[in-house]
Amino acid sequence: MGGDRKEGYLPLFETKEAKGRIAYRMFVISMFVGVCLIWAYRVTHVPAGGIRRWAWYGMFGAELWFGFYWILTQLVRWRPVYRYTFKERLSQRYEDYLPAVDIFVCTADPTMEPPMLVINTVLSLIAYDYPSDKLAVYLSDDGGSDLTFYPLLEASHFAKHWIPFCKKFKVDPRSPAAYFSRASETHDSHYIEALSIVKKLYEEMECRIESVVKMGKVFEEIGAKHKGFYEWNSVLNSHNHQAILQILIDGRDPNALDNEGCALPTLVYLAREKRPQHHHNFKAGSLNALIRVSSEISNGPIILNVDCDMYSNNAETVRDALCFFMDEDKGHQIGFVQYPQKFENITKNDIYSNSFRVLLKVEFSGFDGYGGPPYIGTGCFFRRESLCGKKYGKDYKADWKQGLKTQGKETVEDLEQRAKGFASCGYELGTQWGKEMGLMYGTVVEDVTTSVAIHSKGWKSTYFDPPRDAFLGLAPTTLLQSLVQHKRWVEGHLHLFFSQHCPFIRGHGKIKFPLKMAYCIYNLWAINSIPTLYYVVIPPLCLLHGIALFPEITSPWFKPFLYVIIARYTCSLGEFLWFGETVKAWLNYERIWLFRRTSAYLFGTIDGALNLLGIAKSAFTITEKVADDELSKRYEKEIMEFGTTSLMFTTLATLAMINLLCLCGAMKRVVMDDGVGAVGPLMLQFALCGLLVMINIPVYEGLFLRKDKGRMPPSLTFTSSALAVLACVIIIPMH
Ligand SMILES: O=c1ccn([C@@H]2O[C@H](COP(=O)(O)OP(=O)(O)O[C@H]3O[C@H](CO)[C@@H](O)[C@H](O)[C@H]3O)[C@@H](O)[C@H]2O)c(=O)[nH]1
Ligand SMILES: [Mn+2]
Repeated sequence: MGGDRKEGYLPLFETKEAKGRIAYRMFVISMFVGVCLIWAYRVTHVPAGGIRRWAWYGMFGAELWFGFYWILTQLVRWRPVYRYTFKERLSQRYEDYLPAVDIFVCTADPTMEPPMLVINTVLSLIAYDYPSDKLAVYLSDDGGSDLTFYPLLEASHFAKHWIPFCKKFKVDPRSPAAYFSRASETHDSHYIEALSIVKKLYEEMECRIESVVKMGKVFEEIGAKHKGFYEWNSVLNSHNHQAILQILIDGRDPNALDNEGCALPTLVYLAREKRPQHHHNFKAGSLNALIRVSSEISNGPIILNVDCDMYSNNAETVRDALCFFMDEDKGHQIGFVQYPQKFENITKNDIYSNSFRVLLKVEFSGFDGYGGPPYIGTGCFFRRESLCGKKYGKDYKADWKQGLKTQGKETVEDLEQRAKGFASCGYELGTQWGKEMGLMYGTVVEDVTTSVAIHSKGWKSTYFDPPRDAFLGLAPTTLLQSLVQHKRWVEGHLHLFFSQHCPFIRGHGKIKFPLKMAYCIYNLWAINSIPTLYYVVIPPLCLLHGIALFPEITSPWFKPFLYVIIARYTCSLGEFLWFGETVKAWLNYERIWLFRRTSAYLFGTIDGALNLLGIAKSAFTITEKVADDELSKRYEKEIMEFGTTSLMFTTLATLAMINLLCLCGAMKRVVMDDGVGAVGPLMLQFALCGLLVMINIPVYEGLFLRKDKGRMPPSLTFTSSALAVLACVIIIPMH
């Protein structure tokens, strides 16, 4: 080490390459040979004519895509790296010079994102194990609601008890709700006493907040207690109001102390100005307002962004992140540090496969080997400069002292008044905000689009997955919510790929080729819908009508198919088991993968195309973060939730019915007419169709067997059956 390191310091972080790569690469090559043989088979065996010929071309197209997409996913598996930090070294060298850190939390709707959830997140962050005078927490409220402002005001009082309690007893997690729900019994009497006091205060606060939330308005006697509430006299609704900025705790104020006399972090409430005639650009707009407002108030050189449901689960996270930014040798070029998105509410077998645990572990570590993972909207630390659109240059040097000077003698009211101007609708007109600066506009995946922009300015990023999870959030708890979320993502990614932000256009000379390819894995998610749809409809229909599309079981060409199928699934199962998941979780993953591709991705492709053609505009549909009791119970029991009508469900149910009908019909034909000899050429189609029927079992249950509220609505049973019958007979005239 030492020799080539500047200033002879020991590094603050280290990077290790994954082991066993040689064996893995050999395997990938063997699989590649198999894929090529499949392609060769399709090219050399084109049927003479008729419908079979067209079906054949389609199969070839689908297999070309699958092969290409598989190559993309293998590129990120080629050279994964893992990071480790040395926080003691950071403390030894920099404890007195730590930079100021600004934390941004976004919320948008007090009913979908309950205020108690939001303030628990805020409290967990404000209590970080970090010098209080260097922390500032900002809550952006796109709901512009006093039902969020009031809880935050309450939280600012409760913080005076909560922060010293956390620091004294080194508790973790520092979200009160999460901590109380799992606090351990074994501690001294001091602790027990302190715990019961702080818990009582919390419960009283919760009670007050819940009663206000239930009423749907802030009581007059509360409203009189803080000047901030007067602002709501002129709020028309959440889409039409002036900017509201309230500094609830002013870190510069020498009297802002906790109940043990220590300084408190700054706490700010912001609802940016909204007017119907101005597009607000969703979360990107609110983050950009926060970037500007915070630069007037605390101006920390490091910015952390989290969603309102992502509480801190690890009090040392800021220090971990700083090990990357402050490393004397490799730190300068790091524009952001992304933590994995982890969830608190994932059931044992992760029925909707929302956790992304394996995907993040495998693919993001692979991104990291090529220059860094994308920003995924939450759990990400930025260098302020990289977020503000500054280019990285060789002579760049961070100014860690920025934001630490105490700003003049301006009163808090004057400061609020001045900073508010940066959150007005008109501020961005004619500026580069949303184009070159801050979060990017015109997309529903502002996060990934912004990371392409940052990477293309020469910055790198780092992926860090600490042993103790840094943040925990809430994953969707119904199938539809999960599909809607995915639809937003794939649509946004597709749009990104065909926009000027495409990594192949923007990243010239700055983003390495493999990283561009890695971005494509997600950018092209949506496209998978088309070949998948083809594969789950055409081979089963052809099976029904006795049209063979795969090699016969005795043919040598059967082997590459068999090998690729087995290798592909063994490998994916292996990844799951390697990272400690259950076999059932893997099965759920494969099922959801199919469901997503044939519904969410399909509609994402359609809407993405309409958006590109300028016919429709995409909107950011917020993910629900509350569920009623009955629904939660089914989720806990891992029973798939349908319950409403939706075009996505109609599609899923129709496809499931087609496969069921085709399988039954084909079996009947083999048994009654053609005899077992007819199975040979149709073997793989039987297997595929049988597999699809097995995967769809929860759909059949929802259609025909279940009686609970989460079943498929009866109207859907009818429509999907009718459509499936239609599909099965319609092909006959063409035959
Ligand atoms: O107009 C809006 C819409 C959303 N949000 C906030 O954005 C966050 C993310 O919204 P959510 O509905 O929970 O999104 P997810 O489905 O979890 O979306 C993921 O993907 C998004 C991009 O599509 C990212 O922005 C998110 O950070 C990431 O968690 C939440 O805190 C919202 O309050 C706003 O501030 N303003
Ligand atoms: Mn979310």
